[in-house]
Amino acid sequence: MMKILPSYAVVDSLKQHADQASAATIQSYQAETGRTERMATTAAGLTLDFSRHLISEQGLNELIKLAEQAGVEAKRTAMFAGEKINKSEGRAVLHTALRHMGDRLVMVDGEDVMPAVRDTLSRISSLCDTVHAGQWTGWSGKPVKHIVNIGIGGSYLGIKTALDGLRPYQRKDLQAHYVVNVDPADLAKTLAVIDPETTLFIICSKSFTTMETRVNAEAAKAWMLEQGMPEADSARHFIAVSNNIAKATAFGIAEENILPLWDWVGGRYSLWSAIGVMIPLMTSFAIFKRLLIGAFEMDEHFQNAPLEDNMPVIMGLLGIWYSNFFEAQSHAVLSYASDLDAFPGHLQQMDMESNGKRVTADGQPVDWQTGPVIWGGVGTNGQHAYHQLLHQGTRLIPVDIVAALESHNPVAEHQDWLFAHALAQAQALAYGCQEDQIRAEMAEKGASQAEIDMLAPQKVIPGNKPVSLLIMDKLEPETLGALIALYEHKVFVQGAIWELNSYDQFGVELGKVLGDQIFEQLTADSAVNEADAGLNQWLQRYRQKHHRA
Ligand SMILES: O=P(O)(O)OC[C@H]1O[C@](O)(CO)[C@@H](O)[C@@H]1O
Repeated sequence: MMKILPSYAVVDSLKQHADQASAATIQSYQAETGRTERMATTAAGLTLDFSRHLISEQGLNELIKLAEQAGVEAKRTAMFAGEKINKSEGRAVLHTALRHMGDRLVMVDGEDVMPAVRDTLSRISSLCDTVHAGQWTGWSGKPVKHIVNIGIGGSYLGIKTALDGLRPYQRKDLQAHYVVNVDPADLAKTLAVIDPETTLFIICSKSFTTMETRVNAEAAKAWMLEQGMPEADSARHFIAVSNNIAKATAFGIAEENILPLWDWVGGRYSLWSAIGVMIPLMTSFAIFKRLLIGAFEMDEHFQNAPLEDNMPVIMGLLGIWYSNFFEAQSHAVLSYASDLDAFPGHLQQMDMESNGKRVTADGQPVDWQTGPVIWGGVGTNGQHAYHQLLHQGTRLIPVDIVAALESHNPVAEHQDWLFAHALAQAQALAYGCQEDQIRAEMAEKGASQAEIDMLAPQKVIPGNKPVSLLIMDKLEPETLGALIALYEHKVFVQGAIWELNSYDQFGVELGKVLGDQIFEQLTADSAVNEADAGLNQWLQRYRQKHHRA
């Protein structure tokens, strides 16, 4: 049998608290004096209300000890100080430096990285000025109107999340497009709507070796040449963001058109770097700065707030409470803000690529559960789709409900309805509706006893489903930045407690290697005879379809 967690002294006591909680209800914990005030914390424009959780105040105090015993504070200090906590790759983890607004030095290998960060920000700012002034022109002298980001994973998901979240701030004179997948349909849908003479492509790839991005960038360039772009003018239509300047130049990007990032920025944490250049291009540099400021405020909170009020720490601990003590397999993030519809996708990479690990940072197999399945969507849409399972399914799925008090779009009573439903879901999940109440209501409406006996059990909503409410005044650049940074730090806290290296991703490599091999087999000129019969049948079928030998 698996252990619950690494051997921290507090685990036994936590197990006892979990056993008690299993026999209790969230409703019963509401009787604790001062629970609503104690189980809430505010930082960087976000308030976390975690009173609707299946944990007593004492249990929560024990969870805080878990963070202490796991050395979360020392590990946090090491990350912010630029220590090479990504041991397997020998790298520092410093996405926080990208949004650092103070005058602290951030040292990596004896060198302060902040001048390079600021220099890149100022290059981004000038690029935005040029494009926004209509002075960045294509081969025929027309100003840029379409910006196409070619990138995948961390070179897409965070950008899309931020830019959608900033929809009210988006420029009307520019259109954003994304080419992500190697599925030719993805490129085709963009090429169908852009005007080559007014399009700027951003080839966004930290490594500049990612197959999807390389193949799409090559096809986009070939298409531009076909459309009449003179080869000599390609610098007016293609820029790149990469840590691999040599590869980007070899592709044909002019060196002055390559914005850098560094090996201490993980792909899934890179939206704050030049990887996110699409964000200020489609809004303004000032808005991007506000996004960074919000993230910085969350960094400050994470570093300075005591553990018991520390939002990322509390969210991380509560996640561990359900994953490791209650065997919860997944965690849902439900945003009551349509502009956050891309957020779950970004969180999936951020969390699952970071903490979907089976060995510790020292390479020892773990004997406890690590990262859960992360999923989610927007409310109220989800209420008419998957919330049925949240309320009456057999699985325990803790939920975060993200909502804003105010909308950018004051249309009739829409926002009142939206917020009402965010709260209603929190209440329904936590407290449900019990059978005696349902029976009484049915009887009052004149239902027969037979009807009541048949229907009442089906109508029961057991409740006791843990919910965090994460509330902001309004979805603004600062609150959006803080929200994304909050989840980044939550992932850090959980990785620290599970003893993982949250910053490598060796699990994605095998698929890449096999993909290369199978691509060779699918496209080889001469006949292919693969020993694995299961694979061979599909190779032959595909090759026949494409008239290959
Ligand atoms: O920015 P790149 O180097 O193209 O990588 C894209 C994505 O691919 C991954 O390496 C996974 O394959 C992610 O970690 C990364 O965000």
